[in-house]
Amino acid sequence: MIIPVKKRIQIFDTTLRDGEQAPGASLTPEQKILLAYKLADLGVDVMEPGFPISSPGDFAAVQTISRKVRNVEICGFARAVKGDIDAAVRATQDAERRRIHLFISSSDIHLQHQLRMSRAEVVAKAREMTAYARQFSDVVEFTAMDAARTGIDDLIEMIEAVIEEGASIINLPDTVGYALPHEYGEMFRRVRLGARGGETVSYSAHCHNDLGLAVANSLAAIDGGATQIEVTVNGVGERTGNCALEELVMALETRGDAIGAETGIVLDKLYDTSRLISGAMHFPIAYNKPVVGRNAFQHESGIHQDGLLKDRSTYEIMDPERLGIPRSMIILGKHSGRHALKDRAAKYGITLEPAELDALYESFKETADRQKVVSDDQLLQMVSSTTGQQAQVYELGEVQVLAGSAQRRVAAVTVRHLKSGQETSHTSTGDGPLEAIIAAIGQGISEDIDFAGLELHSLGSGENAQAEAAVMVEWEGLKFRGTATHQDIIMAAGIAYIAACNAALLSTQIV
Ligand SMILES: CC(=O)SCCNC(=O)CCNC(=O)[C@H](O)C(C)(C)COP(=O)(O)OP(=O)(O)OC[C@H]1O[C@@H](n2cnc3c(N)ncnc32)[C@H](O)[C@@H]1OP(=O)(O)O
Ligand SMILES: CC(C)C(=O)C(=O)O
Repeated sequence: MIIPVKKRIQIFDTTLRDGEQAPGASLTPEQKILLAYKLADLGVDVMEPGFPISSPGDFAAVQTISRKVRNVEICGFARAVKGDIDAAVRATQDAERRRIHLFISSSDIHLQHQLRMSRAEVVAKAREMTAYARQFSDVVEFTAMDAARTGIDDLIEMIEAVIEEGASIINLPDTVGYALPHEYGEMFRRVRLGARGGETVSYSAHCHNDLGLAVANSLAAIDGGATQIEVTVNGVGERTGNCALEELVMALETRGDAIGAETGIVLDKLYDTSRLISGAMHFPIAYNKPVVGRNAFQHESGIHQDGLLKDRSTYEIMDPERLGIPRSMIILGKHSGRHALKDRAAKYGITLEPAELDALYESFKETADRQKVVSDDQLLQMVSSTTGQQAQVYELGEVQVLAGSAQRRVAAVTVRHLKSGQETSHTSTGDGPLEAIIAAIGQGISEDIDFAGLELHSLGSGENAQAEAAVMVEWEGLKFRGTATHQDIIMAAGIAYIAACNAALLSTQIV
């Protein structure tokens, strides 16, 4: 069998430049430096860490990243202005590999209303500044800003000029997210085949997501001959953002058979990088965001859950573990069925007879009808009340937390060991009330279980909104998860912590 060779797509990451242009996403130079290391570890081929002329902080960030971050090409971004190019050249001069990325607009709209220059003037400027940048760098990428809204002959005229002056990478962006995939792919084909010297350079796509087409357009560009795609992690960027790195990479990974292209991205670092960027920019990731969203690999519907439990491929096209995403496939809610309940109970070491399962199912549906999701803690209580089987090792008893303006928060709890009937009291302090309660509960768990993380979400809004907590613990090299919902955020976290400890202890049949 002949395995066709896939085209290697260069991933050009502009999270720290175009991504950072999203209102409210600004990063400090220190944050940029830390994230640049992570992006290099992720395996991006080229990185645009900022716009050196735009501020002293951005200049310093690009300069430090150029000096310190290895195994990646660093790009200095510049308008077709000598001062911008000089700043980009200076900021990137110590990079292991560097390129200067120069841009000027090509569309009538931009020429008339923004630059207020004639086409002849703009082409002359593009030519002059490309030649200027080439004196300092062997690699010059030229961007015709708003290329997707530019007449094809005008675009070809500009691209021919900069190729003549030595630009070797031609970026044809859809600056305002206006293009349709077939139009965008065709633009690449026409420039590549129509421009003098068009086949001697490589092509890059840079798509915005105003119509939700950034990834589709990037794929169309690959079909049209582009070998570099400009992306941002989580798709952050101007307005509705750029082509999302993780979405493009997973489209190529999952449908490489049909597309015939691949990237060098280290897949199991995708999720962590996504969360890091989201945290640093304070940009939450939508639950339904492809690849890295909370719901990307979670299922609440009984029919889907049944299929997944029989074989994951029934309803999932990607493997979350390959992307570094902790698996928590089944969420229990009013759409769930018996297969999911039975499976979740089994995770806690409980075997249910058919009649017991029916009884549990009935009680479960009554509760689930009133709630967004049913937590493990609630399910285990239902198992106890409907079947008489004790499904918990520990139970949280009394809780009191003192929070306020005083420096340390104090939590006092009682923890019951259900088998022995022993109840113990514990007090602890923390910088916040959550830290205090987690520490106090930890004292009540005899086994050496490590607290490994907490996620909190609000379920609904208004007075009756509930907090959903998910706590991860580690025990004997394995990770376990417990969930809880409660109107009180502190209680939700505490109960979820106990549920996670119960999951650890019961799933290995220790008690
Ligand atoms: C599609 C994109 O993402 S493009 C990148 C957008 N990113 C940013 O703008 C972020 C960083 N920007 C900045 O810090 C500032 O805008 C700076 C430092 C670049 C420029 O600041 P200022 O000199 O005060 O100019 P200001 O931003 O108000 O206006 C932009 C000027 O650049 C001109 N300009 C815009 N693009 C280009 C270009 N590619 N080449 C040459 N000139 C350009 C505009 O016509 C305008 O010129 P004018 O003053 O003669 O009217
Ligand atoms: C200037 C280019 C690279 C850009 O950011 C855009 O067109 O959106």
